[in-house]
Amino acid sequence: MSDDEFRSGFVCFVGRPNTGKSTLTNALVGEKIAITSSRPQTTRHTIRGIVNRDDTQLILVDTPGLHRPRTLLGKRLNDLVRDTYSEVDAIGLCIPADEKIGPGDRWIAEQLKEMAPKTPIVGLVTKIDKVKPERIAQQLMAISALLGPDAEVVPVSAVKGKQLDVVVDVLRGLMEPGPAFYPDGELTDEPEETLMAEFIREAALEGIHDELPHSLAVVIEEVIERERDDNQTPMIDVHAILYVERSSQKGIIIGKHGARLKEVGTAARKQIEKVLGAKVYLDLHVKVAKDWQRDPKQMGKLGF
Ligand SMILES: Nc1nc2c(ncn2[C@@H]2O[C@H](COP(=O)(O)OP(=O)(O)OP(=O)(O)O)[C@@H](O)[C@H]2O)c(=O)[nH]1
Repeated sequence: MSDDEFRSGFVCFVGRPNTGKSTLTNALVGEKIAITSSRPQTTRHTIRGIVNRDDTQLILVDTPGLHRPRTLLGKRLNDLVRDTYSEVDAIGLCIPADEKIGPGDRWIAEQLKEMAPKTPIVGLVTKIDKVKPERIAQQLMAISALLGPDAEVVPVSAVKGKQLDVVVDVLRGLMEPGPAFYPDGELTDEPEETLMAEFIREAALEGIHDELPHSLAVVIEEVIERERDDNQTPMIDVHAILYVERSSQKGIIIGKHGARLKEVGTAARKQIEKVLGAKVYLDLHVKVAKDWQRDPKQMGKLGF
């Protein structure tokens, strides 16, 4: 097997909330696809970004965080996570350089070994721009001890773009030789509606810290392209419903006289316009769907 042979395969990044998985995905792919946010556990759907290099194609599969299931939704998410881990060619375990390895990291490492014993794990020390070199060295050793002597460990800063090539090199080393799975230049195969829903969800949760993240689902009801002259920018109408569990939550999302919902709409619309390259008219409605997380029928309707 020669070293310049083309290789391709699937990778997913895992780690505690806020460890930099989405930011790393975005930096490697070079365009915003996964959703980043300052709040934990926002990535619900499997979102893929594709890294294309002359010798490599990596398909990044972003899974929702592992957590102990309490509701049906939690259980389905965990099943999805388990399937993903077994199917990918490598798992990147993200642990930030500026935080001590804790029980959460150890639990995830154990889960990975148990759920997908055959999938190789690469330790990724993220956010190295936040600490001094001595601290990076310490963290490299600690992660090496956690994962065992066979695992490679790479320090990286997604924000400063440091060591991104090394991350790709190391992951490439774990891929089988083979042609690209997706044609060059294609950055995501995530259906546009899922992306739109994620952008709306992200905007609606901005600055909210309570239990709401787990009680909000966004459904795209209708996408209609308006008739336009050839030389005009395309114009698309998007109608979406934000489902919450309680009317108090509805109030939070809508805000006083609808002010907050208006901001949410503006923020989400800008993101959607960027991705679609079109002008977007975004129509948002908030509805209460009682206990939707516990009702399989409702969950099916919401795409889980
Ligand atoms: N300084 C610095 N900050 C980073 C870096 N990578 C991520 N962050 C920050 O860390 C926070 C969390 O990053 P995310 O990429 O959203 O983390 P995540 O692991 O995807 O989080 P969840 O979706 O909640 O699981 C954000 O505020 C990022 O800006 C980095 O390389 N350097």
